Amino acid sequence: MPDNQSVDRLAIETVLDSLDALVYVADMDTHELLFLNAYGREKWGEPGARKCWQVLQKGQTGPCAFCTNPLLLDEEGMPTGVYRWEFRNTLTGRWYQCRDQATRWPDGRLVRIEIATDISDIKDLQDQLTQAQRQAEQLANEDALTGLANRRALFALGNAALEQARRQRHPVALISLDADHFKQINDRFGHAGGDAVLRALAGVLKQHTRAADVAARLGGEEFAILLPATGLDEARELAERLRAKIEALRLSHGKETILVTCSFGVTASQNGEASLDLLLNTADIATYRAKSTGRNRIEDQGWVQIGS
Ligand SMILES: Nc1nc2c(ncn2[C@@H]2O[C@H](COP(=O)(O)OP(=O)(O)OP(=O)(O)O)[C@@H](O)[C@H]2O)c(=O)[nH]1
Repeated sequence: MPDNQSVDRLAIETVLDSLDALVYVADMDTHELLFLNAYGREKWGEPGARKCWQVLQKGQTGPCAFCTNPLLLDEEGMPTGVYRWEFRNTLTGRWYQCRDQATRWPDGRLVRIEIATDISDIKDLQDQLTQAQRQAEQLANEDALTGLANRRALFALGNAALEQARRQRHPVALISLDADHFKQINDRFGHAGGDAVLRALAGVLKQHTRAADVAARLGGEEFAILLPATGLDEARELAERLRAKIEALRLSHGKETILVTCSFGVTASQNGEASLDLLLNTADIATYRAKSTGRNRIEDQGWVQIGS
């Protein structure tokens, strides 16, 4: 007949073995594993006379660098209470929420008790949500076809750039560009051919703009580039470079080669005092003039005059 103490111990172990969580006890000094419940034995194997880091972790040659023992005792070596943390186990690769605590074992030595619950499914869900959120943010600000900023992002980034220009009294320039006879490109090479042209145009813009510039696709075959700390002459020079690069593009489409040109409008604002709407409208007027005077050219609308 087992004595009362043994019955109590067996009863407690039966309860611990029925838990759907890891429970283990390790000597805080020697790291010897004193108890591992059935969940732990099933996932990590029989402990034998091994130490916690030998049983529960992979490739350890000594106590783990992430061992929470130092956090469980105060300066006098007294238990500080419960410490909760999340950890990805090096053997199972699964995420656990751990509840660690130092306490006195019946024989008087200090032990650490850890109860660890598998939270991998929750973590996966969290990761998926974070990724979906990131994608949604990207979709909200990026033109899906070209990867350039969309109109919404141009306004958000552009207004911030204009505000900074006002504070720092820098000029801001804007170039607008519109592909010439794009309908004919679509008609001749199909929508896929037209899309390839739009992506190639975006590639030229990305390649020839600085990190601080905002190159955006406003819709259809219409683009704009906002250039912080840039005056009219510099913007015009950049537009000329872009015009020449675009004219020189040779896009293979099956057995054919697609050629494309763009018409450009340029304007700028002293000290960023014009609104983005005004800059865009002013550049559009210049682009329209470039279209009506032969296309594949740049028209300059000068500095935006406020209040004129
Ligand atoms: N492939 C493709 N075509 C588009 C897209 N968005 C708009 N378009 C086409 O772009 C063409 C624009 O044509 P128009 O506005 O007449 O201008 P255009 O032919 O470029 O003539 P100009 O601007 O006067 O030189 C239309 O045929 C639209 O269907 C798109 O995302 N992909």
